[in-house]
Amino acid sequence: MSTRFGYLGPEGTFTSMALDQWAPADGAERVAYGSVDAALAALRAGEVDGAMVPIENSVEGGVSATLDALASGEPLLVTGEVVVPITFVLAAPAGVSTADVRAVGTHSHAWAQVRGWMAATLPDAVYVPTLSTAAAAAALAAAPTEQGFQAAVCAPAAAPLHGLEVLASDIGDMQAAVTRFVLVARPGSLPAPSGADKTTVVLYQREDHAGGLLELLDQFAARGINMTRLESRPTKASMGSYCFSVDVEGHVRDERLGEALMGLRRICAEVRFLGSYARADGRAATVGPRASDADFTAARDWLGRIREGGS
Ligand SMILES: O=C(O)C(=O)Cc1ccccc1
Repeated sequence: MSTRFGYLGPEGTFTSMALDQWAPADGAERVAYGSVDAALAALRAGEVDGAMVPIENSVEGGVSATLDALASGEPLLVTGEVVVPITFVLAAPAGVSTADVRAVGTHSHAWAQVRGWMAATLPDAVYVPTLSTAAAAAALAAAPTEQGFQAAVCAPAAAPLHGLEVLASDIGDMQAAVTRFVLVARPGSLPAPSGADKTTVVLYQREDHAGGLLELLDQFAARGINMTRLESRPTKASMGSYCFSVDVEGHVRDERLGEALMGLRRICAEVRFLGSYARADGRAATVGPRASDADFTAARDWLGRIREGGS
C-alpha cells in the first residue's frame, strides 16, 4: 500500500517543497489541503497517512495554527522534520506592473517576512491574507480581477506553476530565513533513535504559582537536556491560562529524557508527548555532564543494590 501525504497546498507552497524534500518523487500520493487544520483533520480522519505542516519560521516564529492543532484534539505524533530555506518573489498576471499593485495577497508568515521590502517599495500596498502563499498565486491566476489584490508574495517556483510573472525577486527582509516543517502521523510506532533526535512535548501546569515554569524547565536542566524551542500558547480556557510547547534534544528512549518526562508527568496536569524524531540538521544532542545513558543506568543499579542492603 502506498503512503498518502496531506499538506498545506496548493502545489507551490513552501510546505509542498518540504514534502518534496521528505518524499522525493517516489510513488507516494499527495493530497493538497487548504489549511493546516484541514490537513490535520484529514489525518485524524484517516484520509491520509501523514501530513506535512509548517511549525516554525526563523523570522516570524511559531505557526500558531499548527502548535494549537497539535496541542489539543485527538493525539498525533511528529515523526520527522524538514528545514526549507525561504526566498520570496512578488508575482502577478501578465500585463500587471509593480506600479499597478495596490494590494498584495499572501500567507501571514510570508507577509511578516517581506514587510521591510514592502514598506520601502510599495508603501501604500494593502495586505490581503490568504491561507497559503500559493493559494494567493492560484487565485490570481484563476480570476485576476476578483481577488481584491493584484499581486501575490510566493515562492519563486510558484509563479510559473500558476502562470504568473515575477515582478521582483528575493524580496525577503532576511537573507537566511528558513522554515521548519513537521511530518505528522497518527499514533503508532515511534521512529527509532537516530543518534541526533529531538523530542516535542506540550506541558499543562496544575495551577499558577511562583516559579511554576522554572519547575518545569528544571526537569530538563537537572538531567543535562538541552532545549531548542519554548513557546507559551493560550489554553483558550481563560485569560492568562497557558500551556508550554517545548522541543528538547534527544529521544524518549534516552534515559535522561525518560526520567525528565516522568518528573513532568508527576508535576504537570497533563504532558502531551508529540514525538521523538530525527532532527533535520543531523547534529547529535549536546548532553550535560554526567547525563549519559550509562550514568543514569549506573545510578539506577546502585539504587537497586542499596535497596537490597548492599552498597
Ligand atoms: O504558504 C505557504 O507557502 C506555506 O507553506 C506556509 C509558509 C508561509 C510562509 C513561509 C513559510 C511557510
